[in-house]
Amino acid sequence: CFSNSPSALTPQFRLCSFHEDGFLVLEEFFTTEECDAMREQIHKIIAKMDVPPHCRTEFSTSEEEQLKAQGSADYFLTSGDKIRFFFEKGVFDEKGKSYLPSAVMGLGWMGRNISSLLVGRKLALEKPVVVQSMYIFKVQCLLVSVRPHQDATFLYTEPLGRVLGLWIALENATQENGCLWFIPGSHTNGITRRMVRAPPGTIPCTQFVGSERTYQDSQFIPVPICKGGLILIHGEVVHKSELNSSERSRHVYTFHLMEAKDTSWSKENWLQPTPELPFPPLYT
Ligand SMILES: O=C(O)CCC(=O)C(=O)O
Ligand SMILES: [Fe+2]
Repeated sequence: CFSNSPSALTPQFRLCSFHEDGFLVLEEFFTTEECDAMREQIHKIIAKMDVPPHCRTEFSTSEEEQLKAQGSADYFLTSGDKIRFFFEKGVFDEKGKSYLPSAVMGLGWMGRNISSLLVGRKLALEKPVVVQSMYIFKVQCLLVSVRPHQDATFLYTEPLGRVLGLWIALENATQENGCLWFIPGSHTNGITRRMVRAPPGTIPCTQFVGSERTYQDSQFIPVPICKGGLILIHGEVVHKSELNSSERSRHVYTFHLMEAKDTSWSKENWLQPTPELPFPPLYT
């Protein structure tokens, strides 16, 4: 649906542009049926959603609210090997009845399919593991944006350069409904901010070390993409999404891989694998 689709380019050229820009758009990577299957899957999960009331609150400084917040903190910090639901402010009415979550996080449940394997092989990943996956609804008229960030801020590895995001458009993503924006080439300057676990019992449960660089709006380019398209996101490329001011939702399924060969996953990351569920390998 958008002109000058990079699909027309040769695979070699496209990989070249991933290394240069820090992101790559692959139109028509998944079929409409595959996208719809992912959407159906999420609706089955939502239908069985059960979020404990104490995990539905916002962090607060009042003592009573802090006790509740400890529940939410645990809910967040222990989400690594489970499917967990996260909400925007104010989506619960006074009876605690829930609406659609803003995001569902969970590990590996839709991450392993044949198309993803192809990407891993193409990029010559030797031991890719799935560290995180997220279904983002970005519903219509959602006045919340995703601020400029680098994924390595949240998913830190040594050395850097081992994290790759796969962002799948399950609906058309346009400037109106909050497509991704990137600063091309911004993946080569390292990171200046990390989100780490705070000492146990501390509220909030995570804290930032360092600060994000300042970016100008003019540095970003919008990257609209049709349903079924895939965007590869280098772990250090700066990206964001604006609010969805339109009447159309923007569902995406996004997950992050780590090349586990010769890489150490930071013990300070908020997200930790568990003995029961270590990060699942992409290739079996
Ligand atoms: O979809 C969005 O708005 C943000 C997603 C994102 O930052 C990511 O997948 O790394
Ligand atoms: Fe991101």
